[in-house]
Amino acid sequence: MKRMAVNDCYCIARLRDRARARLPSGVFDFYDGGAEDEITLHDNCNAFSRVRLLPRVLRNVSRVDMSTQLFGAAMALPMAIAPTGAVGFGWRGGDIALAQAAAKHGIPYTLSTSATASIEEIADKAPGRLWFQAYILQDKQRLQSLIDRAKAADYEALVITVDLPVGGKRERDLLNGLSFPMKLGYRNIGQFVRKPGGRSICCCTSRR
Ligand SMILES: Cc1cc2nc3c(=O)[nH]c(=O)nc-3n(C[C@H](O)[C@H](O)[C@H](O)COP(=O)(O)O)c2cc1C
Repeated sequence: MKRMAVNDCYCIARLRDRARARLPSGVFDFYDGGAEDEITLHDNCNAFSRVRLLPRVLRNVSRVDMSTQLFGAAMALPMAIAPTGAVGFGWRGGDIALAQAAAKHGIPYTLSTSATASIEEIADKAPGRLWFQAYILQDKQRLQSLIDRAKAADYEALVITVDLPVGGKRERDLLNGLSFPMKLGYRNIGQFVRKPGGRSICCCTSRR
């Protein structure tokens, strides 16, 4: 079979095709899917497709500078990486690679509570502007200990996720037998066996 190159992906649709071909279907569905008939997911995609760039012509573009300030510190671009859980299920070391790319390009990276790398590992391997995402956990002691660890590792901001008092009814995940935090069970283990990759099956913010 001809090996597909990932670096010839010039648009999200192509990247998505590549991911669908390479990943276990349950993992692909987790990244790609949404909740409740995916109506909001489609609405969001449609909303983005209506966004247009406003061309400003006849300007001096000999030096383009998109840098800005946020929370009193400089960033090279007006964007940050949002928290994404389970990245390591798609690519071993994916969280670290993302955090390193963010540091290299001078933008903040947000580590998810559901990440597949630990708070300390990211701080050690990708020193840059780090933010830590936390859920409002029922276990307040665990929440405090995560926040303390992030603080001790020099994360500069806390990102609180407030829209998850209960998990969404993600129908693809239910069909695939996936729960979150993602666990391997009898319904999904076959996909990992059929498409073994470099997935790191480990949890998140636990110390390693
Ligand atoms: C695969 C995936 C995993 C995500 N994991 C988390 C997470 O662990 N914590 C969190 O607060 N948000 C998580 N999000 C939400 C994103 O951080 C972001 O808020 C959301 O995708 C909306 O931004 P977008 O329109 O750029 O996708 C996740 C989103 C996706 C698609």
